[in-house]
Amino acid sequence: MTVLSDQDIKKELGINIYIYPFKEANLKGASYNLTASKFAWSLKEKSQIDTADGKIIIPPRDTALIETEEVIWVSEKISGTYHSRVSIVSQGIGHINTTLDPDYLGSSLIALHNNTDVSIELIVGKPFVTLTFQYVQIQASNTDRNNSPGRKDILSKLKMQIYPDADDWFNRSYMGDKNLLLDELRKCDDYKKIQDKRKEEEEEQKQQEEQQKQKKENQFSQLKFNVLLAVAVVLLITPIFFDWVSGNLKSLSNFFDTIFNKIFPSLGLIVMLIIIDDLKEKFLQK
Ligand SMILES: O=c1ccn([C@H]2C[C@H](O)[C@@H](COP(=O)(O)OP(=O)(O)OP(=O)(O)O)O2)c(=O)[nH]1
Repeated sequence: MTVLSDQDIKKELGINIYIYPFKEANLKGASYNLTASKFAWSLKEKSQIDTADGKIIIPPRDTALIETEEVIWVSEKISGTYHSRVSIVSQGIGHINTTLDPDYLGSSLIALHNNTDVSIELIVGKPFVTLTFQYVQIQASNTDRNNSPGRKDILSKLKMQIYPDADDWFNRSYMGDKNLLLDELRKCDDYKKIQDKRKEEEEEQKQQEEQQKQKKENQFSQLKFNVLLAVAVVLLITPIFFDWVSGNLKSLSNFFDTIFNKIFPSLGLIVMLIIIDDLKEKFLQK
């Protein structure tokens, strides 16, 4: 089990992890902070908490069920765990220790219990729970496609009163369609920045590969030139050497005979070989 770092999460964003809305400020060293939406319910009252003033008040000894603003999807290769934030539990809120299953799609319903005798206030839009991601060893086969997005099934089971604005919120098209969720993620400025950086890195990598290829080609051309030069020298010297040894180079005309009849054909052959080789390379490049 490997916990994903911020770099890993960025790498997987838009591939194995979708988070919408995505804000880089909520990305921590090895986790992502989820923020409170304006939709919350009181377990005791069985009713939606009034958050019109931008606050979620959790009454003493009550449990609030709060929807995260973020809608997420993770593939079969990823699971996760929800954790408390110390700034929240230190006020007397109970710990969060729940799991995100592979292939879950939707917002998250987070239960916060107020263990104190006073009301505790959360701010809508502020981070209130942390999600860590892990790679699973072998792709999961038992995935989470049965739970309804945002765990509306739990709210229904608990007979919570759900107002029409919350209903509309649950019914947003991308809550139940990961392709539409990806479309939304692509509109996020912070995700666009990540994509731009990815493109830059890909371009850099391509350039490096091109330079490496060019370097290898140059090295090969140099080697080819050296080999051909060595062959040419051997072909030039050999007839002169043998004619000299056998005494055929006695006169100047014999010397020119050797050049015209033995060396020039050899040189011609080499030039032809070079031309054929170049033509072959040009043909292969096409
Ligand atoms: O605090 C949490 C934890 C999980 N989830 C989502 C993501 C997860 O993939 C899904 C199922 O989580 P879990 O297995 O804990 O839910 P359950 O309802 O207890 O079990 P089951 O999946 O068998 O329905 O619910 C939440 O919304 N809130």
